[in-house]
Amino acid sequence: MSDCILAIDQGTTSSRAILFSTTGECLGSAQQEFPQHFPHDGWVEHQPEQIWDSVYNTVKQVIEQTGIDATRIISTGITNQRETTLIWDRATGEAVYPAIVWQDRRTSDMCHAYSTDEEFVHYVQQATGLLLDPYFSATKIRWILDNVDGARTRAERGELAFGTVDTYLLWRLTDGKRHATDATNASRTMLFNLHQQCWDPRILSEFDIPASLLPDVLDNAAEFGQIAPHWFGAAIPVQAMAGDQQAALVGQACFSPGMVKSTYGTGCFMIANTGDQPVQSQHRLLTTLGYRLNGKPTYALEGSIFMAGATVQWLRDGLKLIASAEQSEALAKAANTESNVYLVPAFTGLGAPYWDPDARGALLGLTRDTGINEIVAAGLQSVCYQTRDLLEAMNADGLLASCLRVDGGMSNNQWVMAYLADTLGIQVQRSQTSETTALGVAYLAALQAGVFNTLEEIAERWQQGQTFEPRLSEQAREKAYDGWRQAIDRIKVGSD
Ligand SMILES: Nc1ncnc2c1ncn2[C@@H]1O[C@H](COP(=O)(O)OP(=O)(O)O)[C@@H](O)[C@H]1O
Ligand SMILES: O=P(O)(O)OC[C@H](O)CO
Repeated sequence: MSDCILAIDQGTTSSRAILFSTTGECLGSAQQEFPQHFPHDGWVEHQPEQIWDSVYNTVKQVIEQTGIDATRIISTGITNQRETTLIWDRATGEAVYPAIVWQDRRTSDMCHAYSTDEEFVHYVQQATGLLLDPYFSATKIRWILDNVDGARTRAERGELAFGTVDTYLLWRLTDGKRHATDATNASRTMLFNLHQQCWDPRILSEFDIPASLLPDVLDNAAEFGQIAPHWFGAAIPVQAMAGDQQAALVGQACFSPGMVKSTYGTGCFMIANTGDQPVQSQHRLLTTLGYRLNGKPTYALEGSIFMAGATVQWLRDGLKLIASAEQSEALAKAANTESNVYLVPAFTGLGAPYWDPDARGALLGLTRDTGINEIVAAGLQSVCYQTRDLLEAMNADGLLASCLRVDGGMSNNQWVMAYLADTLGIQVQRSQTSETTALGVAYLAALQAGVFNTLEEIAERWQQGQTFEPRLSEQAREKAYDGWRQAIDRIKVGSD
């Protein structure tokens, strides 16, 4: 058996471990869902031990299933749900509070309070590329320090560590030897200065966050440390880390300015490569890092939708209209296409380009003959309309995408992909693998391990799967989208 690379993909609803050959073939994978906790309206938490167990179990499983000895794993890459915030004790490793998930809106009032200082709002946007929103880690860290007994004092004494999920996993895998993150994950905290590529002292001070909490920030391909041998039977180097959406950008080989990908997992995240200069959006998109290699940042514009596959999960687990996510396809196919039902899944507010944390969801346009099929179809359509909202904002910022590369669990739904092409009016290209995120971080680890020397070598390996062409008339497309915009107008609370 030849050498291979381990990718750990710690997502919002499940963790995956995938072993790839050094040329990018999938040799085996294991996946485990873990519980979501919703203690109050707009709150979303994960138990750190459940995240860890799911990662540990899936890595163990993939090694056992494939029969690949851990000594054959030459490198590991970790990719993760971004922004989700953990704080733990440096001595015991114990988290002081559950992980506050990126979708969590509990700091909405805190953000409103900061928003009254226009100069600071402007500074944050210039420095971090982000809008002042509960989505990012900064206000979640502050909330923990302000609300967990003794946390602030312990943080000031240097006893606590903060990390997004990548950092937490690295800490545990290296037995507390490494406290590090990568530049893409750092860029989602709202504490990281994009231009200077370091933690921003002014923002830390405004949020009252001690710098001693923060991890070192490395390139996406770097020496992050070694997995302690007692976990999987060998000391395995960790040589890449990246936020999951940025890993997908690499997995989709979007290496040239103007190339755009959209990943349909729990949420949907559209990212466009903008090259070596940060582009400031005039339409409420985020400026962020695409990747940083050899100290050189490549920037990106991002539109973030909070509810994509999560809407399907709600149809399945909340309303129990479907037994599985896959079943949504058959029901949508059978739906009355003339129905004007709109589901706006603003369960935890609206993300880009509206940024309305207080908006809540709605089901509109019901008639006596609306049935389960129409409601399920409306849920799936909402993901397509929201993607169009993002594409419109990107177009308005001057990024005229002629096609969209897609991946993620929901991209396996043929009906959704066809409706997406209809809604956007451009070609939708599905990559051959839906595991683009894991593949992307495996490629980054392979770069660091010397398997590849350039991004061009990675780009040559990208394989196109099915493509979807728009079929709707311009008039029908615009009519359906107008209905969506009207539905959005009815649920917005904040102004945009
Ligand atoms: N065939 C399908 N149709 C619609 N949604 C799907 C389908 N398959 C998976 N999903 C949705 O995609 C999500 C899982 O995708 P995944 O990329 O694993 O997400 P994550 O990384 O956020 O955990 C789930 O929310 C699920 O509801
Ligand atoms: O878990 P996913 O794949 O929906 O990704 C979550 C994002 O990284 C949140 O910003």
